[in-house]
Amino acid sequence: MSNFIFKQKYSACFARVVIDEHIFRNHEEIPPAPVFLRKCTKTYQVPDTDVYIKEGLSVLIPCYGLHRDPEYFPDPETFDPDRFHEQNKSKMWDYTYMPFGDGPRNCIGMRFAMLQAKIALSLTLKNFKFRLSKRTKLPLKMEKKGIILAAIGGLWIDLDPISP
Ligand code: HEM
Repeated sequence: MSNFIFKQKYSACFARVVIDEHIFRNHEEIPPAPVFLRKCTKTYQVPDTDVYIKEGLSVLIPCYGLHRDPEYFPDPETFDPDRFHEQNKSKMWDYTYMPFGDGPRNCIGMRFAMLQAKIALSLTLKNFKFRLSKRTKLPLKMEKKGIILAAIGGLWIDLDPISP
């Protein structure tokens, strides 16, 4: 076994170990999301198991899987922005929501990306009405081969200009 993909059972607490302890270092060559990677620098025993992660092994942190785990996010396929309301955010388990990774080597462009997305969204929402295009196939199915998360066939939105 050249790579170790940790099962969701260990999920959040194991993700903390992999991300924040110095046993695992960043995998430089792999691009981000929907998974990110660490490389084991020292053989590590997963607590209370007979599972060892040997030095040199890659560990894949399946953040997409964690984000869709009903144990952490009830009814995970439902679009519910209130999950991120200030009152609810504090109830979220650590290391379960990691769109930009976590720990000392998380995404360096996170603030820039969030700012850019908010500006783009506010300008388009101000000027256009959004409609889901018939070209979008529902329920969405995700590409399995790509490294970047993307819907098969694309996610098409029709925009109607709002007259001033
Ligand atoms: C929505 C947009 C973005 C998402 C979802 C995203 C996500 C991620 C994720 C998951 C990682 C891996 C973090 C980890 O291993 O803990 C990462 C790393 C990184 N991202 Fe982003 N990213 C985004 C935009 C950007 C932008 C705009 C930049 C640069 C301007 C950027 C630069 C980087 C760099 C340099 C790293 C490697 C950091 C390191 O290894 O220390 N990202 N990103």
